[in-house]
Amino acid sequence: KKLLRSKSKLPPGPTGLPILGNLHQLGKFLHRSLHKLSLEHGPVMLLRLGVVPVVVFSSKEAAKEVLKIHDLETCTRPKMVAAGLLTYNFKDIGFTKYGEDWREMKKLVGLELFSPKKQKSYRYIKEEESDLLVKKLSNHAQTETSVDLGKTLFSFTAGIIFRLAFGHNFHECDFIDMDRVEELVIESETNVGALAFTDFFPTGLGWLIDRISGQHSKMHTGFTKLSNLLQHVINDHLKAEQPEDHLDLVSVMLDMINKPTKSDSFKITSDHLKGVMSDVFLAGVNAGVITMIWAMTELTRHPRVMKKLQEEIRATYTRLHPPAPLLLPRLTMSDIEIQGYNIPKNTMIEINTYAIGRDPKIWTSPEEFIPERFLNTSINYKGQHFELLPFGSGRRSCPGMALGITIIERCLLNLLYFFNWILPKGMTIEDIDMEELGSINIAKKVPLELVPTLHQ
Ligand code: HEM
Repeated sequence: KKLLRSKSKLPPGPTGLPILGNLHQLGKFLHRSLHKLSLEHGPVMLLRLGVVPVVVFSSKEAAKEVLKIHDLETCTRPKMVAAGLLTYNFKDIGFTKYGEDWREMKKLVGLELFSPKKQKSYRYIKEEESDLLVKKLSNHAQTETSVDLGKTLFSFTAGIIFRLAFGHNFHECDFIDMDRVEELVIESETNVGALAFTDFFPTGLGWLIDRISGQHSKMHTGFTKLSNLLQHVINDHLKAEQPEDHLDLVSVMLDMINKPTKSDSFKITSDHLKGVMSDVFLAGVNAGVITMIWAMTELTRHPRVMKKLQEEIRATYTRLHPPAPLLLPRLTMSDIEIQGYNIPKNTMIEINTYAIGRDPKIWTSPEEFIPERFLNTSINYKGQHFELLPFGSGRRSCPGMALGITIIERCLLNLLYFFNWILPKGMTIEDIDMEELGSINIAKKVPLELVPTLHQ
């Protein structure tokens, strides 16, 4: 068997501080650095981040082997400091290890948030939020003023998801406004995507560097803000009577705290409640917003396609700009063999969907936006086709897929059915900035501002 060996050095970070700056900064640009490295070194790379071995897979075949054939052996998550902090010591779904707690929580949230029955009962919320969106854009269309689509789409998506999960309408909230919520989502995502030295260097050294560099206090400040917000939402639930027929996830979980469940060894605690709320906060909102912004950006740059937008809308945008370019990291639970390489137990695994989406062996003109390429194929986004994995695949794939797709479809249809879109005065298609930024999610760096006009 071929021995896995280190084929590449870590790329230098963008700051002038070669050691202190690198790891923290690298988190922000990891997908791009890894894409470049994989073009040079091939689709299987072993990186040594400090003392931790991380294997990065950048091919469709490898993704299939990990996520389908070896799904079970790789479906736990590594314990990273920032994720632990934000999820109340891994009491959530996304970052917790594989096991009974994960299974029970996933079942509960599946039933109380994602089930078709729940979604149906919450239809009116999606309709109200859509009306609000169309009204807001119509005002801009009448006054011929541009809208910051990032802010508008965040407000729409967060409006729906927080009302579904938290029972809270942040448009009418007296303790926090939508702009602050957006800042907090971005800050929390940045923190969870940043790589801490504590994760990769032996205890003591990493701990010290994170303290000297300010990373530790940055994470804790961000966490305190998030924690205060979640506690505020919970306190409001405790104060107010909840309607019996329309219990949101927070109400249901509050009612279950410390009560016996069917499982002998699992009990819901208040940390589980906050952990799941963190998940919704971190995973639920921004991925959808980012998908829509990139969709609108590409469509604006390609007026021909904007005109032709049709049912393939679902598969189209997530290839070039997968909202989560490395999915979430996996960890091997036993020794396995992937692509002919021996991968030992406890190796961190990253599936580089960013590189797979741009792989010239799979896609003709990979960097081009050609949505028609999906017309005569059976490729879908649901995790069965390993060249397109916007929601991941296997046991740890996204449980919010159906909800995410409904929101994106509803929103894009509203944007494109009622309005035509033009660039602000003085701007041309060439001026649209395509720079990416982000860590677990890759957002567009420069906000997309467009002027809606009413379609007669
Ligand atoms: C367009 C919208 C969305 C996209 C593109 C998206 C994408 C993803 C991806 C790529 C993963 C990692 C999968 C893996 O590691 O294999 C994930 C996991 C997850 N997502 Fe989503 N997501 C979206 C919407 C949502 C929503 C609306 C929610 C909840 C309200 C949600 C909750 C989660 C959770 C809890 C996980 C962790 C699952 C686990 O580890 O078992 N997502 N998502």
